[in-house]
Amino acid sequence: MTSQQALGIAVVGTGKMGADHVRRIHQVVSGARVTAVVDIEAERARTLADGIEGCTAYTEPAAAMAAQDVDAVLLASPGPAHEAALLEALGRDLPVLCEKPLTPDAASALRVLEAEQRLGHRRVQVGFMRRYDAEYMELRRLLAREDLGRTLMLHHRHRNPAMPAGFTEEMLINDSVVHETDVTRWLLDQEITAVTVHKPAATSYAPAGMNDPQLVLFETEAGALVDVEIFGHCGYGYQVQAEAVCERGVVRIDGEQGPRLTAAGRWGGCVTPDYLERFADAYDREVQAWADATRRGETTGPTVWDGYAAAAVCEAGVLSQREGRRVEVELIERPAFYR
Ligand SMILES: NC(=O)C1=CN([C@@H]2O[C@H](COP(=O)(O)OP(=O)(O)OC[C@H]3O[C@@H](n4cnc5c(N)ncnc54)[C@H](O)[C@@H]3O)[C@@H](O)[C@H]2O)C=CC1
Ligand SMILES: O=C1[C@@H](O)[C@H](O)[C@@H](O)[C@H](O)[C@H]1O
Repeated sequence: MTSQQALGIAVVGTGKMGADHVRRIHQVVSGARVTAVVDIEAERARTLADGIEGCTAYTEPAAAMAAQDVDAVLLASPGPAHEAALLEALGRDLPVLCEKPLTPDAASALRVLEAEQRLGHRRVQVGFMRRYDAEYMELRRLLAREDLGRTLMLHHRHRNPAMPAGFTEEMLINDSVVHETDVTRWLLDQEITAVTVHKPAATSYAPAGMNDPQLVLFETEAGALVDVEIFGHCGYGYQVQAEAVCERGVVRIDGEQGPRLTAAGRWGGCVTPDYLERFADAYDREVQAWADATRRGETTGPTVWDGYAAAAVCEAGVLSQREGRRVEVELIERPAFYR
C-alpha cells in the first residue's frame, strides 16, 4: 500500500457488529475499503462480499490475511475466537482493530501480549469504543481538572433491552462489564485491584440460569469505589450512564441528548434501542482513527495491555460471581513496552 492508496481491510466475523463495521468502512470511513470478509458461515460472508466491489469472501481468517490486497484486519468474531486470529495477524505483522474483549480470560490475553512484545512494536488496537464517545471524552477531560479534586466514586449503569441467544451469565461480566472495566481504568488512570459481584433478586425475563441484573463493585489502587449495575434484560431500551463523585463536584453523563417533548400533559424523550445507535459516533470515530493511524504506520488507542488488564479484572469478576466473595485482581507487572 502506498500513502495514496486506500487501506485494504479484511473484516473477520460478519455478524451484527462485523456487518455494521463493513457498512461503516464502505460508507463512512475515508482512506479505507473492505477487500475481504471472513466468516465460518460461508453464505453470510459471500452475501456481504457480493454487495462490495473488489471484496472477496473467505471462511478462514488466515487465507484472507495472506491475500495481496489485505493491509489490515478488523476482528469482529466472538471473543473466544480472537486469540487465534490475533496471533495469526501478529505473525504476519498486520495491524488489527480487535473488537472487545481482547480475549475472554487473562491467560489468553497474556499470550497475545507476549506475541506483540516479541514482534517488537504495537500492532493491535482494542475496540474499547467508549473512549471515542463525545460524552466520555468530556467526562475524562473534566475529571482531569484540578478544581474538582480527586474522584472518590464512580456509579455506572449499563442496561440492555435483551441479550442474544447463547449469552451466558459470565458474559454479563466479560462481554458487557468489560466496557466499564476499561472506562474506569481510563477515566481514573488507575488499575482495578479487587472485584465483588452481588446478585439482587433476578428478573423473570432473563433465560434460566442467568441471574440478571448484577451489581459489580470495583476497588481501585488509589481507594476509589466503583459500582456497575449490569442489566441484560431491562426490556425498555439501551442505556449507558455514568456519574463521577469528586471532592468538589459531581459529573454525570447519560447519553440522553435527544429532544425532550412536553405535550398533552406528559413530558419525555426517547431511549436508544441498541448500542449501534447509542455509540454510532464513537464507532465511526474509532474506526477512522484506526485507519488514519494505520496509514501513517502507527498504532494508537487502547493497547493490548488495556485488553489484558480488562480480561484480568473480568476473570476476577467471574470468580466472584461464582463464589459470592470479594476477589483480588492479579496482574503481571506492566512491561516497559506498554508504559
Ligand atoms: N464494541 C461494542 O459495543 C460491541 C462489540 N461487540 C463485539 O463484537 C464481536 C462480535 O460480536 P457480534 O457481532 O455481536 O456477534 P455475532 O454472533 O453477531 O457475529 C459473530 C460472527 O462471527 C462468525 N464467526 C464465529 N467464529 C468465527 C471465526 N473463528 N472466524 C470467523 N468468523 C467467525 C460467526 O459465524 C458470526 O457471523 C464480539 O467480540 C463482541 O464482543 C459486539 C457488540 C457491540
Ligand atoms: O459490547 C457490547 C455487547 O457485546 C454487549 O453484550 C453489550 O452489553 C454492550 O452494551 C455492547 O456495547
